[in-house]
Amino acid sequence: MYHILAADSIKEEGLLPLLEMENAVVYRGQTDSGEIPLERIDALLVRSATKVTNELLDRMPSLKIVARAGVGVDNIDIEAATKRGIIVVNAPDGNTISTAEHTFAMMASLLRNIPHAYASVKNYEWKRNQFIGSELYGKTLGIVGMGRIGSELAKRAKAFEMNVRVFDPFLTKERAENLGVISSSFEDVLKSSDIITVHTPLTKETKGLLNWETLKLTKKGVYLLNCARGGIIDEEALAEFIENGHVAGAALDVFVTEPPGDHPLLRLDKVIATPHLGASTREAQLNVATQVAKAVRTYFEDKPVSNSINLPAMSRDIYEKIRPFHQLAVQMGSIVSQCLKEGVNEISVTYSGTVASLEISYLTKALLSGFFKNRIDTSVNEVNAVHIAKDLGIVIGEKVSGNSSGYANSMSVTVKGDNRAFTARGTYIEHYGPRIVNLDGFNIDFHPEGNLLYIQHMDRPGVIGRVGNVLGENKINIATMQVGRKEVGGEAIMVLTFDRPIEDAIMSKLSETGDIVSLNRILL
Ligand SMILES: NC(=O)C1=CN([C@@H]2O[C@H](COP(=O)(O)OP(=O)(O)OC[C@H]3O[C@@H](n4cnc5c(N)ncnc54)[C@H](O)[C@@H]3O)[C@@H](O)[C@H]2O)C=CC1
Ligand SMILES: O=C(O)CCC(=O)C(=O)O
Repeated sequence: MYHILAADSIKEEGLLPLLEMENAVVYRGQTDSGEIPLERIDALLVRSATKVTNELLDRMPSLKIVARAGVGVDNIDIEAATKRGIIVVNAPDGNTISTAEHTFAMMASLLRNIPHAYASVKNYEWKRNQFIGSELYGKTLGIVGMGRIGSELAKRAKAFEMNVRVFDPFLTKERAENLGVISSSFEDVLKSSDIITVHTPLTKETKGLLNWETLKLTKKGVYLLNCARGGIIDEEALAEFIENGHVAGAALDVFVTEPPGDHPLLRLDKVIATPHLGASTREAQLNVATQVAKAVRTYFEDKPVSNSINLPAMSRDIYEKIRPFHQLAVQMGSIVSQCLKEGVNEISVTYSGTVASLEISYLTKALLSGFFKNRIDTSVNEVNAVHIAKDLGIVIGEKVSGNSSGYANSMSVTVKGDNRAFTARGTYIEHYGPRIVNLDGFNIDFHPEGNLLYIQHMDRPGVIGRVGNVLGENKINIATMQVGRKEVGGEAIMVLTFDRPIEDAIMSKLSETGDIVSLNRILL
């Protein structure tokens, strides 16, 4: 049974994909309410109120997925989640239109004094001269951050015949042309805009993007909007620039601390504000709740989850192509881990043939998860495998090669330890499944599954018979057996599969049969 917590008033209707699951129980409430069995929660759905901190994650040891019903994930400690192997997903486009429309409404309200005029009329006043505003028509709107929301806002501004200048380091010339906007430098946007609005995520780079220095570059009488995240416009600097008359007014949907309490900006008449309402429409809330509920369900159904923040994005089609190799990668990681029983310094994976054109970084992560599974206590998956490798000081290599050794596709992994290295090569054969085709330089061909025994021995008459005898005497049925050697009379290998694991006592007997170099049980 999966235990799912929907916090932060996520729209109930959107939770339907989860409520319909027979093997799930959905709790509603806050993580700090004391009423939720946090230690049992497998999936946590949040908006922006819940802060998913390292401490909260410590109290949720069963947590596997955090889903943000919205865009910004700055309320989630992604690093801490990733380290624990917790997948983080968001709903990137469900509230785009709502937020763009809200920003537009804020802009119009600000320039036409609507909140102030409304309050005055409600106070039975009729002061028409006091609320003279400005047209949007012909004004230059500067948009910082031309992603989904910035682009939708630009379209609306164009419809109002505004000039749109934008700054986004990742905006291509072609996209700017398609949107009919002028792509400029940040400085140019600051200097030329009558109204500036920010639509970037809150990151180390964007925190205080508009600050004491950069605000000086703006036009006197500029209007500023922040419907993205508190802190992208430095709040203290903004208050000062409004008070000294440089900034004509500001519209804020977001604050560094929410709710902002008795905030200096709220005492200023030229500031209009809403309580983080950008995404607060029926449509957006249904969209984002449904998107994340579907993502969580998909995850529990063991299917690829789109919109993951800490895993490569993958469509269903791409996942279907990568799926067979994914299983092979996990098995190969596990095989090399069990065959080289010592600390390793380096793990290098080489892809060739058809697999090389797929999302190989995902396969490398899968291989690492297979490698670490039997080595460390922490639960390992594709999300945290690279972190774990880094923490252990293991160097990860990943490359594509033109040499697939005659196979349509091939994955090869070499692990280097303090004393020796070990290599395995695998391939996936259509209608035949995953095969391991080389172990430690020996050509072989076996299906990587179940209870395996990997024996390195001298290529001498009678070795195979003696191994068979020991197993037979101990009533162990050999399911399959493959042999490989490099040269006659040199070293050789056997890979046997069984219906049950081989006990320690039998392993000792096998090691004493003569001409055995090494024995390794492999459990896949
Ligand atoms: N007020 C509200 O209720 C809502 C607020 N938001 C906020 O709006 C932000 C933007 O949302 P979307 O447009 O959906 O995200 P997005 O990811 O589509 O767009 C963000 C854009 O910012 C650009 N960017 C990043 N760093 C930059 C920098 N230093 N300078 C200029 N541009 C930079 C990126 O290239 C990207 O194009 C979100 O991160 C979120 O914090 C989102 C939804 C609702
Ligand atoms: O959940 C909300 O209403 C906040 C939306 C938001 O800020 C976001 O999606 O980034």
